[in-house]
Formats: sequence, C-alpha cells, structure tokens
Amino acid sequence: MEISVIGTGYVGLVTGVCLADLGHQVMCIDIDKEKIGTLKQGISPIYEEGLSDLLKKNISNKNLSFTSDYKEGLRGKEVIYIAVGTPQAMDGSADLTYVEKVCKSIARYLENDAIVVTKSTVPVGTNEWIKQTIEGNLQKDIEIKIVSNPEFLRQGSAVYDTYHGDRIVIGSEDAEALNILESINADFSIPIVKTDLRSAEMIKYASNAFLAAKISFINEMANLSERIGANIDHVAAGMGMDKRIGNAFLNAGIGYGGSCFPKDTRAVISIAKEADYEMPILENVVDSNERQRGIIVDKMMSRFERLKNKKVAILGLAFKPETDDIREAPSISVTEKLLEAGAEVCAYDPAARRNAEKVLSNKVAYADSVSEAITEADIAVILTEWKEIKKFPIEDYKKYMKSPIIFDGRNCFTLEEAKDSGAEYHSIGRPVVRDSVVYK
Ligand SMILES: NC(=O)c1ccc[n+]([C@@H]2O[C@H](COP(=O)([O-])OP(=O)(O)OC[C@H]3O[C@@H](n4cnc5c(N)ncnc54)[C@H](O)[C@@H]3O)[C@@H](O)[C@H]2O)c1
Ligand SMILES: O=c1ccn([C@@H]2O[C@H](COP(=O)(O)OP(=O)(O)O[C@H]3O[C@H](CO)[C@@H](O)[C@H](O)[C@H]3O)[C@@H](O)[C@H]2O)c(=O)[nH]1
Repeated sequence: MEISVIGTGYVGLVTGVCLADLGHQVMCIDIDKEKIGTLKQGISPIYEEGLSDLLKKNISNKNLSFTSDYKEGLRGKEVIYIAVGTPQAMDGSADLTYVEKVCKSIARYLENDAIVVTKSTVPVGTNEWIKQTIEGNLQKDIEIKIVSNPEFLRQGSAVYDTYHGDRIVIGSEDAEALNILESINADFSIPIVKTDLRSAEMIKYASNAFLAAKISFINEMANLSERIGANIDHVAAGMGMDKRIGNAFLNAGIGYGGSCFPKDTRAVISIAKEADYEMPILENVVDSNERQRGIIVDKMMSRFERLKNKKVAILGLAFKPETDDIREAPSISVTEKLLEAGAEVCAYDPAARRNAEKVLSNKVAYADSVSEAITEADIAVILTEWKEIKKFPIEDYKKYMKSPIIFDGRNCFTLEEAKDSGAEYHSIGRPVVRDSVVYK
C-alpha cells in the first residue's frame, strides 16, 4: 500500500520503518528539516538497537523515504498515519496543537480519498474531532475515513514490540476502513482487537493508567516492607506467581518516568474532570509517584543529615535502560535536590548524556564510565538499571570510592551480593546492608 506517516518521533519512525519492512511504500513526513536530513542519510535520531539497520535496509530497497514537504509526502497515499506528539498541557490535559496542525496540513495538501489513522495517544473523542477538522478545511472534494490505532510499543524495545506486541487495537465506525487496517496489520501476526473509535482511544489510556498504578502499588508495598522488615523482592516474586496478578511491572524503584506514563495518567484525570467524574485511585497514583521520586534523596538526608560538599556519583540518567530519553526521568528531580543541598554531582549514563546536558544544571559534571564517576565519591546513587551498571561488581565500589556507600533506586544487586561487598547498601523495599550485616 501507499502509506504516509506524519511525525518521526519514536512512534512515527518505528511505524514507518516496520511498515516499509513489510513491503509497503512508506513516506515519512516531519516538519523538523534537520531530522529529515539525518534520516535520509539512514541515520536514526533514536537510540534503539536494530533500528538503524532496518532504516538503511528499507531506504536502500526504496520502500522508505523521508520529506518535510507535505505535498510530496501525501501525494497518492491511501493510508496516512498521524504520529506527532501529544504532550501535557499546563492543566494536565493532552495538548493537541500538533495534531491540529497536522489535520490542517492534510486538508490543505491531500488530493485523493484516504484513510487517516491516529497512532498518537489522544483523548477520547479526538478522532471524531480530527475527522471534522480535516473535513472542515479540505480544499478538494475527497473522502476521509478515520481509524484509531493506538500504539503500545516501549522505548528501547520498540521494533521488537511492533513485531511481538500482545495486541493491535484498531477502532473505527467505518467497516471498510477497519478491514483495510486489519489487512495491513495482519502481517504482524499479533491478535487484533477491532472496536469503535472511542473504545480504542480509551484502551490506550486505561492500559497506561493501569500499568502506572501497578508500579505505584508495588512501590508503596516496598516502602512499607522497609518499615516492617520484609523484602520486596520476595514479596513481588510471591505475588507475581499468582496468574491473576502476573509478575510483570512489579519492580519497585524510584517511580515511573518517561514520555508516556506521567502525561497519560494526568490526561486521564483531566478527561475525567471534563466528564465531571472523580478518579481517586488514579489521582493517588500520580501523587504516590511524585513522592517516590523523592525517597532516594530523603534516604541520603537521613543517613548524612547534610549533603553539602559531598561528592555524589549518579549512575544512570535515562528514565529507563536501553534509551537515551530523559523525559520525566527521576534523575532530573534527584539531581536538582542534590544540587540544592550543596552536593557535588558527577553523572554517568551509557547513552543519555547528550540529552541530559540540555536539561540538567551546568553544575553537573559528567564521567565516561561507572568507575570514573565513582572515583573519590562519598556516595553512589543508582537511578537507571543499565546492564553496564548492574554488571559493575558491587565489591569494586570500595576500590574507587572514598567510602563505599550506595543508594540503589533500582535494586540492581541482591542483598547476598551486597553482604560480601564491603559496601554500605541502601535499596528500595529491602533491609539496609552495612558492615556485612543485613539490618531489618
Ligand atoms: N514514545 C513512546 O514510546 C510512545 C509509545 C506509544 C505511544 N506514544 C504516543 O505517540 C505520540 C508520538 O510520540 P513520540 O514519542 O513518537 O513523539 P515525539 O514528540 O518524540 O516526536 C513527534 C515528532 O512529530 C514531529 N512533528 C510535530 N509537529 C509536526 C507536524 N505538524 N507535521 C509533521 N511532523 C510534526 C516532530 O518534529 C517530532 O519529530 C504521542 O501521542 C505519544 O503519547 C508514544
Ligand atoms: O516494574 C516496573 C516497570 C517499569 N517501571 C518504570 O516505568 C517507566 C516506564 O517504563 P516502560 O513501560 O518500560 O517504558 P515506556 O517506553 O514509557 O512504555 C510505556 O509507555 C508507552 C507509551 O504510551 C506504552 O506504549 C508502553 O506500552 C508502556 O509500557 C520507567 O520509568 C520504568 O523505570 C518501574 O518502575 N517498574
């Protein structure tokens, strides 16, 4: 099929590349000319294993091309995916400015009938508004059909998720459009849920809200476990064996971040407000996550009283491993709090340094390895569970640090490893290990 994908962020790029790899003729459009220039050369602006190879392969076999010119990008296209950002507005709702601009550009430049598919995460009812906005601005007598096709990929494993996701959701009131989308997606060999527009939009928000709630739930259980002498690793393992609960998303830590959970949970609360309905569970999930982001610095404060002039090594800045993204990463607030308390911060991240430098205070120094970051440090704080950070032996911290005191926000080491390491080890939801003793 002749397909156009609008927006080359995580979702747009991976969608475009994967559809091209299935044999469709895909043209990706982005208003960011610099990005388009980079993409044309086969260079992925996104840190994701395997993506660059797929990108180059499909550019060279002429299934995939890039443009910032809407007229060229929409010419003769039968299916048009919208994959631009829907960031959080000041009031917590989803900001649809980019989507609106896209609708107006489609209306202005499209010259043939087409199916418009929304991949962006948008509030319930938005797809109907998209149809009206395009139709209200059309320059030609053409027919537009609308399908909601929310995206469930995770950053860092986006290509894998596209081929191995648990389900593909497509929603439309138009049976023919639904069938065409079903046939495009059939090649991914993933179960397809066919539904109406509003339910498809709601499935996306409800799924993210549920996952965020699961994380906040286990985080609160972890905080309680610390206070009563239980070990959250054992608690989560025991809970997760119950198939009704499931063992995924039960890793306690310093809270969820990233470009989706924080904004999507707030968007649901905002949608509910519009519908004059209160959602106390979700409101508390958001508050609980805010509190969780602060607990690692609180733990340091209660251990040291003062952090002034302490040299703190931050290990991991990305909101999770295998991505260079630091949007809503806990590292942002932890770094701010440490600097406010007068600490000297030296950070290491295998991929996110370039993005971090744009956002974090210029008082933060950067290291090129774990060992360099922790050299002569008073405290090491682990914020992202990168493989490299998990693999760095806990017993080696004492070789480099002034005093081997570790605050691990991602439970990278077992208590057994910590016990024989010579390090003082504070983690989440587990007893402290000090002088080889596990303190309950
Ligand atoms: N990032 C994820 O893991 C993920 C997963 C599932 C769903 N989503 C949702 O998908 C959507 C896109 O997310 P993202 O992270 O890929 O976005 P992003 O913000 O990283 O990228 C959006 C891209 O759209 C481009 N753009 C903006 N306005 C444009 C316009 N008028 N015309 C053409 N291009 C334009 C920008 O230049 C940018 O390259 C959001 O709604 C998000 O909630 C994201
Ligand atoms: O047990 C867990 C699992 C995750 N997290 C944190 O939760 C956040 C999000 O992680 P993850 O879901 O792996 O990353 P995203 O790439 O943000 O993906 C989520 O958000 C996307 C955008 O909507 C959806 O498409 C995905 O299905 C959904 O998993 C990160 O900060 C993780 O550290 C935990 O703290 N504990």
